[in-house]
Amino acid sequence: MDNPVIVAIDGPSGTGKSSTSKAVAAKLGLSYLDTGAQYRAITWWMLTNGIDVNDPAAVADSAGKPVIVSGTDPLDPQISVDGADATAPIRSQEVTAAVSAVSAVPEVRARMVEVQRAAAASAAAGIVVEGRDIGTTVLPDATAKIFLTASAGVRAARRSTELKGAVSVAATQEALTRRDAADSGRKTSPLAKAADAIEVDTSELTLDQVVDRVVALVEQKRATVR
Ligand SMILES: Nc1ncnc2c1ncn2[C@@H]1O[C@H](COP(=O)(O)OP(=O)(O)O)[C@@H](O)[C@H]1O
Ligand SMILES: Nc1ccn([C@H]2C[C@H](O)[C@@H](COP(=O)(O)OP(=O)(O)O)O2)c(=O)n1
Repeated sequence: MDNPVIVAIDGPSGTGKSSTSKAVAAKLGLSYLDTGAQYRAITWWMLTNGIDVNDPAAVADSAGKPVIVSGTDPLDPQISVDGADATAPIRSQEVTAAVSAVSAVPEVRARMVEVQRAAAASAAAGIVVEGRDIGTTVLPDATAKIFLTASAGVRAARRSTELKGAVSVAATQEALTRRDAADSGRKTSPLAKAADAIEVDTSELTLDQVVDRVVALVEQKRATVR
């Protein structure tokens, strides 16, 4: 049997990581892991348990408490916290506003990285893992590393459409830019392109075009390591 295929997909918010990763995993028969959902889940737990998310010591003290379980089916990605389905509440604006602060805490990252590596190790055929530090830190030996980008305006327009226009494109762009700066500027495993990652600018591409390009890159890499 072929070696498991590990695909790392990183990039800022709204570049198409989740849509692309799910479609690539489904096409290639691989598992799928959304690590952003895990950071959102721990943030949701902190907020619902009254932890001050702006107090890194309080967040660190509680980092080991919630039990976060991620499904790895690209057609039905689910996530639970302490046994309760968290798929919808982790997408709230409140969680989005707090997630960068929580995910900057080293104790939170250490815990999540452990869970992420275990998920990758147990995926028999292989896995597509998306996030911010997958190619640099979580899975530096991945078969293929992709770094998705898109202009800030395009990313904000995509997110605003997703929110059905409830938040203006300008306000969305401001929030995205602020979160990217926090995610790129933190000390522990910031958002960064790995030296050996292939950058794909999705600004002018349809989702199908991005998926086709990433599948081709993975197939190319797989052929060289077989
Ligand atoms: N290439 C693309 N062209 C147009 N819209 C896209 C493209 N890729 C993703 N989208 C849309 O943009 C939004 C954000 O995509 P998502 O996959 O959630 O990005 P990320 O995971 O990087 O934040 C979604 O509504 C998605 O349908
Ligand atoms: N590997 C990762 C994945 C996400 N994070 C943090 C930083 C991000 O702002 C949040 C949320 O990630 P998510 O991918 O859900 O964000 P978007 O849906 O792209 O807006 O989690 C991280 O620090 N490391």
